[in-house]
Formats: sequence, C-alpha cells, structure tokens
Amino acid sequence: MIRFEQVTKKYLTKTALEGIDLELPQGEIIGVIGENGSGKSTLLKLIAGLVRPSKGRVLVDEEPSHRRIARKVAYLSELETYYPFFTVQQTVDFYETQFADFNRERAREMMDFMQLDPQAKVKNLSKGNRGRVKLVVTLARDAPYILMDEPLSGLDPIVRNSIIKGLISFVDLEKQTVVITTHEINEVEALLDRVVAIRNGKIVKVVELDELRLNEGVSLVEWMTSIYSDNANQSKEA
Ligand SMILES: Nc1ncnc2c1ncn2[C@@H]1O[C@H](COP(=O)(O)OP(=O)(O)OP(=O)(O)O)[C@@H](O)[C@H]1O
Repeated sequence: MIRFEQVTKKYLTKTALEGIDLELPQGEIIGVIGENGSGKSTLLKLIAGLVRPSKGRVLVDEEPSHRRIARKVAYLSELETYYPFFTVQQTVDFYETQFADFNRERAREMMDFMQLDPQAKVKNLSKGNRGRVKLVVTLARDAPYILMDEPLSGLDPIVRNSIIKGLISFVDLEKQTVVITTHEINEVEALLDRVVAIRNGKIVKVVELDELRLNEGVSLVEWMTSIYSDNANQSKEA
C-alpha cells in the first residue's frame, strides 16, 4: 500500500503538490492524470523516494519511501537514462548488476516480444525502440511497485500499443502494483483500475474505473472533461 499523509512538495518557491492525502491499494494499475505541470511526475518521484516531501509523509508498505527505493520500486523515468554506446543486451546486463530482483529470463522474453535486437546499439535505435528498452528494463524487475512516468509520450500508435500489451503481459498483479502517469487517456483506459486526477498540485478526484463504467456509464475522457470543468468553475466562483 502506498500512502500520502498531508504531503506538500515545494521546489524552491514553486509548490508542485499541496496537502495530498491519498491511499493506493496493492494489485492495481493506477493512472495519474492531469494537465502539464499539475504535479504528476512529482507524485511519482515522491513514491520512488527520488524527492522528499517538504511537509507530510509518503509511506510505501508503512515505511517512508526514500528508505526503500532500490528494493521496492522500479521506476521508469520520463528521461532517457541509459548509455547510448551500449547494445540492448549490455543495457539489460547492466541493469541486472544494479538490481537484485532483476529477472533475466523475463527480460529475454520481453526483448523477443518487443522484437528488439539484443545486439543493436541503443544510440542507433528509433525512439519507439528506446521506449521499448525502457519498458524491458523496468518490467524485468520483480519489484512490488512499478512506477512509469509517461511511458507512451511521443511514441507512435503502434509502439504505444506494443508497450500497453507488454504491460498487460509482463506485470503480475498478484504481486505487483503499477502507477502510471499519462496524457494518453483513451489508450490506457482499458488497463486502469483506478484514476487519480490532479490539478494545480491538488487532487481533484480519485475514481475506480469499474464504478465509472457501471454506475456512471461514462468514459474516462468524459469523466475527466466533466470534473475539470466543474473544478474550473468552482475556482472561478471562489
Ligand atoms: N526540479 C524542479 N525545480 C523547480 N520546479 C520544478 C521542478 N520539478 C518540477 N517543477 C515544477 O513543479 C510543477 C509540477 O511539475 P511536475 O513535473 O510534477 O508536473 P507534471 O504534471 O508531471 O507535468 P508534465 O505533464 O508536463 O510532465 C511544475 O510547475 C514544474 O515546473
């Protein structure tokens, strides 16, 4: 379980998140959505222990997240963080040396599934294939929490589809929880169990997708459009 208790995160003078109270249960795929600059990446970095709260606590399985980053959390960064001169296989080998929970067999299966050439140099890969490599080294870990910051951003529909299929095929929700930030709402909707909507550093709403589908009969995009316009109206009235 991931828990935020009254979390505020400031970068110098900029407040990225404010007064966040949130519980994310295990065994789900959770989407974090919101406009540019709303605080999605900061939320993920706080869970990963890459940044610390200015106020409040972020607990991963009841422990402050910064103490457990390497063991508990596999984090897919928005940035490209591998060595361009390595081959795909050397990249996988490097990650294996860094993480005790790295599953070499799963990495091999994923490379096959994604049709990645293990001998290709990372610097020569297309952007889409570099996105696939990021997915391989993240999902090859048996970490209980998988955090993915914009894994679909800037990729074409075919690559996005293969990354989504990779997620479905290689994540074990009996043992793993996935938190994913994205703007590609239509494409991930079918994957998600729960959505956290953020605006200007605050949580607007959290919803279970089953509830949305069954009780409200609206798509995620329709829901999102309605809550963001309600919220904008409330802000104007305030
Ligand atoms: N290291 C930093 N130093 C200063 N300000 C920062 C830093 N990181 C983020 N911010 C600011 O905090 C706010 C939230 O940023 P964050 O990256 O969490 O948003 P986001 O929702 O992930 O945005 P995007 O969708 O554009 O990736 C933004 O105003 C951003 O400019």
